[in-house]
Amino acid sequence: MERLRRTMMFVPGANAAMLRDAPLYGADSIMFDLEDAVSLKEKDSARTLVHFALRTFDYSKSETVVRINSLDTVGKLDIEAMVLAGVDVIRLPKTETAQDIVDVDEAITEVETKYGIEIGRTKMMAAIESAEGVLNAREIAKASTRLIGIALGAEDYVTNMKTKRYPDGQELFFARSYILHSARAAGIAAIDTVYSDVENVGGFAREVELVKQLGFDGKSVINPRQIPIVNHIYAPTEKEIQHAKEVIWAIREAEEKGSGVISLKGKMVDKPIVERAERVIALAKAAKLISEEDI
Ligand SMILES: CC(=O)SCCNC(=O)CCNC(=O)[C@H](O)C(C)(C)COP(=O)(O)OP(=O)(O)OC[C@H]1O[C@@H](n2cnc3c(N)ncnc32)[C@H](O)[C@@H]1OP(=O)(O)O
Ligand SMILES: O=C([O-])CC(=O)C(=O)O
Ligand SMILES: [Mg+2]
Repeated sequence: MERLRRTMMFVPGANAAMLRDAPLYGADSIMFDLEDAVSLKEKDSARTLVHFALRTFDYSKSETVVRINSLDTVGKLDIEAMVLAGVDVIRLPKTETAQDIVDVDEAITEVETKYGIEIGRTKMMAAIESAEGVLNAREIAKASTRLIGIALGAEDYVTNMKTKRYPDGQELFFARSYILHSARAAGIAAIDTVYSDVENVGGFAREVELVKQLGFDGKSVINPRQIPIVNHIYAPTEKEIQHAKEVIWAIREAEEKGSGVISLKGKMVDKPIVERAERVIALAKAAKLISEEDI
């Protein structure tokens, strides 16, 4: 079953208390930051802190991700420390080209080789945060077999586009759509950007509704209070769960009779409809609305 990534929570790498408490909030992925949430003065200490946090605390209920610095600054040091600590995913920020991904992939391979770690164990994701990055998203998404997803970084993106973020998100429509199509064409996840106004619960919820409707797997979040809001919006309704179960029962019955298509209450059920039903069930299980054994 595909891993759910409804929430990826940024945790500033220099904040020891937040590193310790991060697993308490139930984020699907915990994303330790060594880049923009860490000042230049703290780059080395944050790297050491996150390395020891990964080796010390129990993050096993979440996927672990580290946002590294670019390779032309301290990125190589970040990669070595994080791969050695066993992080699941390295996130490259401000990805502009497929070559950026190839370079990070090679740097990871070097470290895995050096320490006898299985080549390919460390996964990657790319954040796209500029016009150049968006236009190259299609190639970026296919640049490495390590890639599990691509994400929009809208704060940097709107700065590059000489605009700002508006409540309706119109300024992000092209970037979101293109990133999403690039991810889907490559068969990897698409993660939407952060919503910085933590106090604006209504605005955040509207944005989550929008990106769910578009098809994003989930959203980067910056505060634990945003996690239950995303989980609630991504959770299927009782009616959706019941329908999904009926679809799966119906197709099982059809398959027993040697057919791939069946009619359910007058509506055709075939492969894409079954795939959607399976995702509804996975989301329902993640939201603990049904048990693992239910269906
Ligand atoms: C554009 C970009 O690059 S975005 C990505 C980089 N930015 C970040 O990583 C920022 C991450 N978020 C944060 O630092 C904080 O949430 C802030 C600064 C936005 C708000 O901080 P606060 O006002 O302290 O938030 P709040 O009062 O809701 O915190 C409640 C509790 O959650 C903890 N908490 C808040 N945010 C986080 C987080 N991201 N990770 C882990 N714990 C957190 C706080 O430490 C606090 O714990 P406590 O009750 O034990 O003291
Ligand atoms: O990746 C994100 O969502 C956060 C970020 O760096 C940006 O918005 O520039
Ligand atoms: Mg950014």
